[in-house]
Amino acid sequence: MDIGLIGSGAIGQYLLKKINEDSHPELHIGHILVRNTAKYRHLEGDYGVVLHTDVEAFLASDIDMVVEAANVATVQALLPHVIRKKDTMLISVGALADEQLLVETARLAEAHATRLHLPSGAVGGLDLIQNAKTFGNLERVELTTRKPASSLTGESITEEKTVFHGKAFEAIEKFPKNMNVSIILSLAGLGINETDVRLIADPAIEKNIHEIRLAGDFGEAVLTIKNNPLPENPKTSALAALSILGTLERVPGNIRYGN
Ligand SMILES: NC(=O)C1=CN([C@@H]2O[C@H](COP(=O)(O)OP(=O)(O)OC[C@H]3O[C@@H](n4cnc5c(N)ncnc54)[C@H](O)[C@@H]3O)[C@@H](O)[C@H]2O)C=CC1
Ligand SMILES: O=C([O-])CC(=O)C(=O)O
Repeated sequence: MDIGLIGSGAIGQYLLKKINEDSHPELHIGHILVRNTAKYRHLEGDYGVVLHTDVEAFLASDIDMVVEAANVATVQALLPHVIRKKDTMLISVGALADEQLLVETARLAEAHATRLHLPSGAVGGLDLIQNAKTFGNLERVELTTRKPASSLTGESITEEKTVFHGKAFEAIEKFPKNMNVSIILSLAGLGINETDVRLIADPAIEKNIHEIRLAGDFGEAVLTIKNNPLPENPKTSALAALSILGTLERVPGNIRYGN
């Protein structure tokens, strides 16, 4: 599968290493959309990619799937163009807290016979949440995220501090680089107005820890994911990059596990 990448930061460069440098047998990144070609020129030599600044030229290239690893604002701006032309995978899923964008994207995907893939990012258990909702009444979904204090606040704190407590729609507005997980959980479960979120800056940890609690007719579940951060951007968990790679590998498969 030929991939066009939007965003070449921590996740983008992880994908370039795992796919192009390690010669993945099924996947190849051939084209990258950037804003500043001079800054990323080295990627052409390092990974054999073509850089684009024009989105239409990028979409006209020989790619099967666009993978976004940039930010929420970029998804808001580009998704309606991209989904008209290509199957698309997003990691900045926080953009889909905008219900109009979600509905319009679904409409365009249907009209143009394309697909939108939303990997589970830095969390897991989306199969469980969706099944719990289908089975009957999903009553409650709560997310508590703890990150190293330096990822969330410029203050030097010695004790943990809750920097946000509220619903997912407000969490992503205030923390678009840290709360994409709250939106994928909302989309799978109870929606952005009903998903409870707490974000804690913790000076005693080095991992990004997400605890998901849910309850409904099925019973109750608690999932804790203790994520190693990506060194290039400690706000971002390595699992987010792996979830893109894993989802890309599963796209062509005829056997589906748990979805
Ligand atoms: N769904 C999830 O669970 C997770 C989502 N994320 C999200 O993934 C995204 C990428 O994360 P990182 O790689 O750590 O970020 P990063 O900040 O290291 O890299 C982002 C890159 O995108 C580029 N970029 C920004 N706007 C662009 C545009 N319009 N066109 C082309 N390139 C553009 C930047 O120059 C930068 O190179 C972020 O939005 C982050 O919040 C991160 C972790 C978990
Ligand atoms: O990587 C993480 O642990 C979560 C994150 O940044 C996000 O959801 O935006």
